Amino acid sequence: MIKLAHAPKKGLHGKISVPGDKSISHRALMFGAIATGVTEIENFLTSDDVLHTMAIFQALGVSIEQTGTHVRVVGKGITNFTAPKTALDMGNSGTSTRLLMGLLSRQPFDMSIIGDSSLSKRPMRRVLTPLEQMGAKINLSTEGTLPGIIQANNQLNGMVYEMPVASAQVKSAILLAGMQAEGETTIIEKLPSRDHTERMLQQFGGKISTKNGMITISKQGVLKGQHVLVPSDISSAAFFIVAGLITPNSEITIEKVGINPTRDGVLKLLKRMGAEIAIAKIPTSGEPLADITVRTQALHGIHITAADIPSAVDELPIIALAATQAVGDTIITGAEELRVKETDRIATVVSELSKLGASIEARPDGMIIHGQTPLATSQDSTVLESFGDHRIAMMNAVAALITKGDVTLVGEEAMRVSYPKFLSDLAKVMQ
Ligand SMILES: O=C(O)C1=C[C@@H](OP(=O)(O)O)[C@@H](O)[C@H](O)C1
Ligand SMILES: C=C(OP(=O)(O)O)C(=O)O
Repeated sequence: MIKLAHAPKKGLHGKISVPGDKSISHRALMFGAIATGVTEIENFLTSDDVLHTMAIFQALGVSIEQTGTHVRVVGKGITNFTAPKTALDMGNSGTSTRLLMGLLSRQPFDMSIIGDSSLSKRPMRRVLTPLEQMGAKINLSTEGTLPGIIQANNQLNGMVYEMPVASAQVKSAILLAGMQAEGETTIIEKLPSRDHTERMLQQFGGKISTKNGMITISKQGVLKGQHVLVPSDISSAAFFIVAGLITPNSEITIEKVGINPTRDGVLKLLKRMGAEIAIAKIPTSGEPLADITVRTQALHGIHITAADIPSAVDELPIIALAATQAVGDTIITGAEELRVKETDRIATVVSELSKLGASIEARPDGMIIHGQTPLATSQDSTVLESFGDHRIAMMNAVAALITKGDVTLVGEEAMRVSYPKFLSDLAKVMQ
């Protein structure tokens, strides 16, 4: 529990570097482990979710050394893992669970997979169903959740799969199985989801093709260890971007943020809301990077629809907070995926922001946020809960910046999942 005093008097100022991208850090470990030779990872995210992925590969016999944000993986090749002695613990991480169900679906031994109480409620049948079609043998609970067992299996077959949900985790699970399958695997995506798996496979020397929403992969040859520079995480940067826009008298720059076009929805949506965001691109051979500068600005409400969701899915809680300050209503539809994240993020966004006087209605597939509501607390200190969800914990902390009256955060330790030092980094730009 932590008590936050209200609004910084002189706003937010300065430059900030947020930690490495969570999605890319997971994938760098995975490709490093299945490649041959050494992979060096720079600006690696040392958060709970990614550390669970790391511990899993160590349990499979992969040598991984971490010194701060630098990681060295000695690749084993995908056929040389050793049987783990205990269950593989996915912690709170949907990405670890779903991607590893695909990646580990052709191993010569059984593996138990477990997760924390939030993860054990999240739907895994969305990966189980396509992986079973390919020949994987995986047991889950009757509800299609963890705990489960990835059974020993020596045969996977390619297939054509039309994605029923826009999900990079489902797509990646199928690709990571497809690269070990006989024959071709083709995935048809109605809406593009983040493409970090496809990009990283190519960086490691693999072959994959993407054309008109069809992604095709075949059995891969030997992948070679690489040097991976992880961009700073746009999902973490989003909390500072919105904080800079809505906190009076602010101007901040977030440095070297990943602006992959399948991830930059938060920038596009905030621009549609009227924000001027300066994006200074930084030349690089890997994932695109930019310094992002924002200052306090008036925003207006917009309609966010299904096509907008995949590239901004984790940023919708903080966009909802921005919308409470915008002129007019913001309507979010087609976002039912929010209901199956670490919490039901439609319910938790509405419950926590409503405690501060925001006017938000939950809808089955989104929210209606009525704008221009000053956030205030009538009590001495309003208690905002994270419900164990890191993104809700950080949204609450940013809301406290513009709340009249004190806010007490409960469950703020959930930030460890993606951004352990969020509160101290936020304090650095507060004046
Ligand atoms: O592939 C990934 O790294 C992720 C994909 C998204 O999940 P879905 O694929 O379930 O939408 C996102 O919410 C998650 O934080 C990370
Ligand atoms: C949904 C998230 O992650 P995951 O699915 O990996 O738990 C997130 O980081 O907001």
